[in-house]
Amino acid sequence: MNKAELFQQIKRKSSFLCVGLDTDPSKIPSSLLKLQDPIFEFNKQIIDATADFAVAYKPNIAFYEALGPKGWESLQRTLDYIPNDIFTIADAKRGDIGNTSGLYAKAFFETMNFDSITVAPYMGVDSVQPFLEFKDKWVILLALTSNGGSSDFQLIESKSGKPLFHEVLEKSQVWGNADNMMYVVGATRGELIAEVRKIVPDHFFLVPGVGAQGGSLNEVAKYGMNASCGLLVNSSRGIIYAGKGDDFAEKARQEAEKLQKEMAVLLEEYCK
Ligand SMILES: O=c1ccn([C@@H]2O[C@H](COP(=O)(O)O)[C@@H](O)[C@H]2O)c(=O)[nH]1
Repeated sequence: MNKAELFQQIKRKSSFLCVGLDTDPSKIPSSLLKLQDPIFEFNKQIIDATADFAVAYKPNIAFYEALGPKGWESLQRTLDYIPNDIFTIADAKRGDIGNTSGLYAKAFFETMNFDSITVAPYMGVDSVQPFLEFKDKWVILLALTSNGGSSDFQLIESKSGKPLFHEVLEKSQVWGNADNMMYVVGATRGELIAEVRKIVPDHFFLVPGVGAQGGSLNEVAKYGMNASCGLLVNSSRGIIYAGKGDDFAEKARQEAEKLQKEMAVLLEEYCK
């Protein structure tokens, strides 16, 4: 999916919501467990319930690969079920020496046909470039993550005197561009989001951390939005586990709609 198509979705739905499919067999209703593919059945109902409000879905690959071959099958079925006009993100956090990255790219972009993949920048340009060679696909580079441990490396001062995440943003801008690269920026980072936006004014941010991690949607919009929105805000547990029983899909729909309504107001306020 290209940028124009993504913008179109955001405009049409007045939403920049990404629903995270972090589907854990220990958290899904027991009534689904007797079915042949409980993970897919759960995802299918979540997708049916939230597709009116979501512009992206983000399966976190760990939840699927932990289940072995069956997990990969559930993932493929889920991906095939997501409507074509909704952006898909493989949250896989890959990146390795060039030939290996090339095969990760082939796995997620060709074999599985995701629109985008999260990539760790730590191994540098030759570990990221193979992903960028795929047309109309996106690299979502980890820049400033939402977890507490992000300060271990991302916030330390580099040789230039700037925090390491600044270096990542500045260097990587010449690897790709705002049409094939986005950045992960955690909703929990408050005003630092504004620093990121200053360095990369035009790129989309994928923003995890709203919902279960306590990040504020209003702050994300205030510091991170640009004139054409430029945000995909993810919530996983806050939506998919909003209900614990057989009403999980209805509860997920309510939660997604609530976020979409807040997003519609923020879009009006910040990107006319
Ligand atoms: O900095 C990061 C990068 C990725 N994630 C992922 O996003 C979701 C968040 O899930 P919630 O349940 O909404 O907290 C999850 O898949 C993480 O692995 C992140 O949280 N922070």
